[in-house]
Amino acid sequence: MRRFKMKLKIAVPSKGRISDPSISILEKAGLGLKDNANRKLISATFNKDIDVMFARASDIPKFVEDEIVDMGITGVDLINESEANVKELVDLSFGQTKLVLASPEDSTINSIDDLTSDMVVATEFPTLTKKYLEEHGLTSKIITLSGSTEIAPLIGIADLITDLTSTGTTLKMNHLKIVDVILESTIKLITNDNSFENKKELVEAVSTSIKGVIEAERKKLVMMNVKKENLDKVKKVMPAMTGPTISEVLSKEETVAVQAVIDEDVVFELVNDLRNAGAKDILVVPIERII
Ligand SMILES: Nc1ncnc2c1ncn2[C@@H]1O[C@H](COP(=O)(O)OP(=O)(O)OP(=O)(O)O)[C@@H](O)[C@H]1O
Ligand SMILES: O=P(O)(O)OC[C@H]1O[C@H](OP(=O)(O)OP(=O)(O)O)[C@H](O)[C@@H]1O
Ligand SMILES: [Mg+2]
Repeated sequence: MRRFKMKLKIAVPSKGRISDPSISILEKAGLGLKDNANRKLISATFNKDIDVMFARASDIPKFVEDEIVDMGITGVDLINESEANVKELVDLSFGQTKLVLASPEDSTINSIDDLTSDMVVATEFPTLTKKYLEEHGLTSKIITLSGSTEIAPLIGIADLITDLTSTGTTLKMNHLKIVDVILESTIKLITNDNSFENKKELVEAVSTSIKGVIEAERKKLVMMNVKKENLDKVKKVMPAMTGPTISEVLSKEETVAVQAVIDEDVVFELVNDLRNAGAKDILVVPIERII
């Protein structure tokens, strides 16, 4: 029997808002695409054992569950809507959004208790919406749309909607108010039980690298020169992850080079404190991965 070499396939959204950030995370994780340019459906990556398959974000949960691919990147909303049995490995910390129930601003529907089963709800998420309504004892009619759901009450085809919201702009523009939050969603790296068990090494290598990218996105490398007489003062203001690392500057005996990994949200204040403590030539550098 012919034996195939073990390969790992990752499904990535082919279009829409989560496509580019997903590809960018893979690139930073060392899995840059070799032939993305000509819209191929499958692309090799810089790791010869790992390929990427492009698919609609909504199809990815099923593709992962059915083992068509080993891993995938998609939203919690789509995973739950598809009811696919998948394993969530890493929260990719983008695509934060909420699935909400919303009603017209001027309607008297302000909470789930105001809903009745003769009301019509329009949505792109019929499964999650049906489940949510049933949990509240409602059998309201559901109209499934494939986009621009917010228009439904305005044109009179539904009393309410369920849809995603993040900034709230689309709801506001369409004179809708939030009645309830059904689900909070972010983008996840997922796998199936079989790939997790039988391709453990590759699956873990991918998730470790991607975790490293997410971790690094919240950090910066801060480097500076410090006169030895100021070193204690500088060390005091440095909240380093490990370290800081201090090394001699060969050309200037009285100066040392100091570097440390710092949380992004303290960098602004820290740079000022470092300057006041006597640090010079301060560099703040992005980090690609922390493993
Ligand atoms: N407004 C939003 N803010 C943040 N994340 C969102 C928002 N809308 C959608 N998402 C997330 O991105 C995923 C994909 O949505 P997106 O609308 O980009 O893709 P799509 O619906 O496949 O494309 P399109 O809307 O162009 O048909 C959603 O399932 C959700 O997880
Ligand atoms: O709260 P906001 O920041 O305004 O974002 C919410 C909008 O974003 C998504 O729409 P998308 O742009 O994907 O269009 P679609 O409805 O055609 O899918 C979602 O379906 C909302 O309509
Ligand atoms: Mg959309």
